[in-house]
Parts: sequence; C-alpha cells; structure tokens
Amino acid sequence: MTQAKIGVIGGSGLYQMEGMTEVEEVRISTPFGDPSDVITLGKVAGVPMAFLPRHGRGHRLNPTEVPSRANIWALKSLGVEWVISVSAVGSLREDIAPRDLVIPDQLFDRTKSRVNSFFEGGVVVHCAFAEPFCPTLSGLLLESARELEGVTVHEGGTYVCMEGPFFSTKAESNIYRKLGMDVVGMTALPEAKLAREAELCYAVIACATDYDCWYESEESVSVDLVVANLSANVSHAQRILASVAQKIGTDRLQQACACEHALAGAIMTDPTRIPVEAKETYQLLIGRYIS
Ligand SMILES: CSC[C@H]1O[C@H](OP(=O)(O)O)[C@H](O)[C@@H]1O
Ligand SMILES: Nc1ncnc2[nH]cnc12
Repeated sequence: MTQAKIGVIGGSGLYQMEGMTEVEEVRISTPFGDPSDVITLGKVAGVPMAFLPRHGRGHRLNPTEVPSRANIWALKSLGVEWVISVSAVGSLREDIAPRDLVIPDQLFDRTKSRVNSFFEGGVVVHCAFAEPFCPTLSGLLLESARELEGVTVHEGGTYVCMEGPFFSTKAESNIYRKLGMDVVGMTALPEAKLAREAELCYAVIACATDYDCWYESEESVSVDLVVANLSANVSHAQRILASVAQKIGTDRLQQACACEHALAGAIMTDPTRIPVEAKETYQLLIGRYIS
C-alpha cells in the first residue's frame, strides 16, 4: 500500500486537503475498530501525505466518539511518522484573539470518558509525557506559520482538553484562566498520548475561533462563531501544512526529539509474560522491543 510519512488529522472545518494531488482513498481497519473515515493519500506540494478528518466527513463524531486509537493506529500502519493536528480552540487570554494561531507546548487533561492508552490485556506501558508535543514538529509549524503574512502566531501555551460536547460554564472558563491555561479544546487528548505510544511525532496547529465564555464584552462561543472564524484559519492551516511538508527531513534519526524511541524503557511487563495474543496484536507498536 502507498506510504506517507506525514499524517494530518483535520479538525472542525477541515474535512479535506485542498490542493492534494494523486489522490487515493484507503479504508483501514485496526484492532481498535475503524478510524473516523477513509484516509486520503496523496501529495501536497509534491510531498506524500495522509489526511484523516477527525470528526468524519460531514462532522458526524462528537469529541468523545472520535476513535482516536483507530485513527493513530491507522496512520502508523501507513508508515506515518509525523502527525499534525489542526484544531479549533477557544482563547483563554485576551492577547490570543479569534483567528490567531497557537502552537501549544503543554496539555492539561480535563477529559473524563476516554481510553487513553493502546495497551491492555497483559501489556503495561508507562510513557514519559512531560513534553506532550514533539518539539521538532512544533518548531517547524511555528516557523512555517510565521512565514504567513497578516497572521498572528503564538509560540507555546497550555491547551486544556475538556470532555465536551457542551462548551464550558463561565466558572470553568475562569478557573482555567486562573490556572494559567491558554486555550481550550476537546480533542488533543487522548490523541497526543496515543501518538506518543505509537512513537510518532505529534504537534497541533490550534486555530483560535472565540474567547470561550469568560470575556464579558465579547460574544460567547457558539457553533456559528466557531464556523465564522474557522474558514480563514483553515486556509492558513493548509498553507502551513504545504510549507512544513517540504521542511520535514527524510530521516527522523537526525531530529533532536525522542518521539521515535518513546517506548524504550517504558514497557514494564516482562516480555516472557506477555500473552501470545497481545504480542500479535501489538506487533506494530512493540514488535521491535519484545522479540
Ligand atoms: C465546533 S466547536 C467544538 C469542536 O471544535 C474543536 O474540534 P477540533 O479540535 O477537532 O477542531 C473542539 O475540540 C470541539 O471538538
Ligand atoms: N470555546 C471552546 N471550547 C472548547 N472547544 C472549542 N473549540 C473551539 N472553541 C472552543
């Protein structure tokens, strides 16, 4: 099957990659069920890329329903090494205005109903997650975003991931602000954790669409407001993707990040005690550590 080293998970408003050529759609099944939709393989700026709309085409899956394990597994099985998430977020800071871009460097987990590891059934893995996003990929996103004229880009920031699908109460929004969070969204987790377990480089282009509901003099978040601000952001995100595709090196071993070796030393279970079925299931992720 065709392989791509770069995978893009499109969030709200991004359901297809404009300008992708040599397009081929692939339907993939995984040990964790089906991904959100078919994966589109093709080339962006001449570079092979795999594209998956997180909520499915037509936005059919709410944040809790997004099959993140299947999505990350499917991308890994296609040979993807770099995953770029494009995500709509609410701003928790006055200086992050709607339509600004943020490349977050931290995550805070406020989800409640999500499975956040691939590993179960006799395999126990504890990955480091102090730095939840790949610094190399985040750096490339930042560099490419800064090349866009007329776009304000913020370097770093904490993305608080809430469960949804409801938006926050004012009390929650204000508490997030007091705790020093910068943007709020519903989807970076467990995606970032699963990408780490799959030893993929993962980073987010967060597109601010609203001031959530804390800013008394501004309109509170609503689907209409998000959609109105997203269309401008989505075209910026697509230009960043084309630019980053050309910058990504062919050899991950030359990168400074440790994403490619995230499972080294993280598998607690004695390999001789891992059930045969689990060894088979997890071959794609841990085959090289347990054989
Ligand atoms: C349509 S607003 C709420 C929705 O948008 C964001 O999704 P994504 O991260 O996939 O762009 C947010 O996390 C919510 O799922
Ligand atoms: N205010 C908000 N809260 C959660 N997710 C969002 N996505 C876009 N805006 C959001």
